[in-house]
Amino acid sequence: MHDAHSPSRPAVSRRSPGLSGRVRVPGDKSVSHRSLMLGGLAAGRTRIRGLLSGEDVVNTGRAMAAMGANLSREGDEWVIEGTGNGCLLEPEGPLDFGNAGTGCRLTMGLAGVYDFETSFTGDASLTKRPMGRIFDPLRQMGVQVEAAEGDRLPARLRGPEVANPITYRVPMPSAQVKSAVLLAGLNAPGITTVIEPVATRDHTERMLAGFGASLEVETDGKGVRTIRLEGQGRLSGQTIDVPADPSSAAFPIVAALVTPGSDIVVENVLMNPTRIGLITTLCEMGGDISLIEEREAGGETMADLRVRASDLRAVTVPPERAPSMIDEYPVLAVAAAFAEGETVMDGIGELRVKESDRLAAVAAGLALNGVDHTEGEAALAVRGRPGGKGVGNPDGKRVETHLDHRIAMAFLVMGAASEHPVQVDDISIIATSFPDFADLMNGLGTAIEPTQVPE
Ligand SMILES: O=C(O)C1=C[C@@H](OP(=O)(O)O)[C@@H](O)[C@H](O)C1
Ligand SMILES: C=C(OP(=O)(O)O)C(=O)O
Repeated sequence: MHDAHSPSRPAVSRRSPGLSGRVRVPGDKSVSHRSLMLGGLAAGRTRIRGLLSGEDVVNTGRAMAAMGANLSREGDEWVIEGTGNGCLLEPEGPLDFGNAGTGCRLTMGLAGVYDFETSFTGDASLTKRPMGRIFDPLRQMGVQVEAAEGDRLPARLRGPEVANPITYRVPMPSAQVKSAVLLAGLNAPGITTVIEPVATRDHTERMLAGFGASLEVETDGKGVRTIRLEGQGRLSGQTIDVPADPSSAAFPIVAALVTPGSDIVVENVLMNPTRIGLITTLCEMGGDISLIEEREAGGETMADLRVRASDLRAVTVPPERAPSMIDEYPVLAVAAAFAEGETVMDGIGELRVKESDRLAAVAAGLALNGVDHTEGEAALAVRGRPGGKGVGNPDGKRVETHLDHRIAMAFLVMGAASEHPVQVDDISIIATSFPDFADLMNGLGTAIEPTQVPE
């Protein structure tokens, strides 16, 4: 288990002769967090199959248990006895969310408006991330906030006796902010309205409706979404099947596309339209990805994806696509490193406030591994080297991952198709979202191995 005191675990990824086989990546992280939260809040029993067992989600489960939910495991299923609507209990100690922005921010909304005190903390990455984006609407709802300088963690929230339902226009494209306000609205009398100028992942809206909340979503001609939620309604326990996470599937998909000779199937991938920007982009680049067995279950679409090695061409990614692939830019930059021409990604300033400053971390990793690129304030251009000639680091220098799982996984994928090995300084953080990443990838044919920490 990774924690703040875990020693770093460096690793190397060497050129692969090609990936083959079928895999199922872990359950979707966004859906997993939300199913624990709503299951923990609802009246009655929720059963969850396919829940991600990554540390981010484990921390959400612990937080819900600290507020009165009863979680247990029955075979492959997680079973939650919810506290019942409006009945969360005051946690005895601080809620530690480790590395998880989503778990922390959504729980601040869910629990912060209760008439009790909740304290939030996290690891060295999470305590650097901006929390004002959640505190601002919560303050409007009547929550008192005491936080570290710059509205960061650790923070203490105390809700009012009765929370104000608000109308809130989300100032940045963020599903976490939208969701935090909606979850807070569950405990406010009357209608809470969230206006979302740019659509982001809609799992909170879908799942709230599935648990029986009274909620309406309207989209105008310009794509602006207005979500109205009636607070203090009744949520009842549900059965949830969590599909495979498209943000995790992205790693074997890109590895197969860039490594000659590859032919793989990634099973049961969530194909929610607010999450498939990377697949669209890779197809535009000439990636051979076919959807087999597209199907519907639990209000979501899933498909098995067959992916074959392809000669990729550079594209310009439209900025309005960013929310539907926000976590996939690091691995897209790796795909671009093997594509013919210059791939341009713009409108990606939000990458600077993820687990690391992902624009800076990706640019530094590309530089270390011989890939020509330009980093802008909110943009990245990558000039590819088809065939991977000259890519990698012959001196064994390590990419700095800055407690960021996606940086670690993206550069390990790069090593599968590069001329020289690619090394990263720490793979322990990958357990936050994709336990067993290296084993799953090596089962397909990559060569990812631990290396020694120098004395
Ligand atoms: O709502 C969610 O589940 C998430 C929203 C996104 O964050 P932002 O809302 O900060 O863009 C994404 O980066 C994160 O991995 C998961
Ligand atoms: C940004 C991410 O997660 P979070 O914000 O939940 O830490 C991610 O998983 O890429």
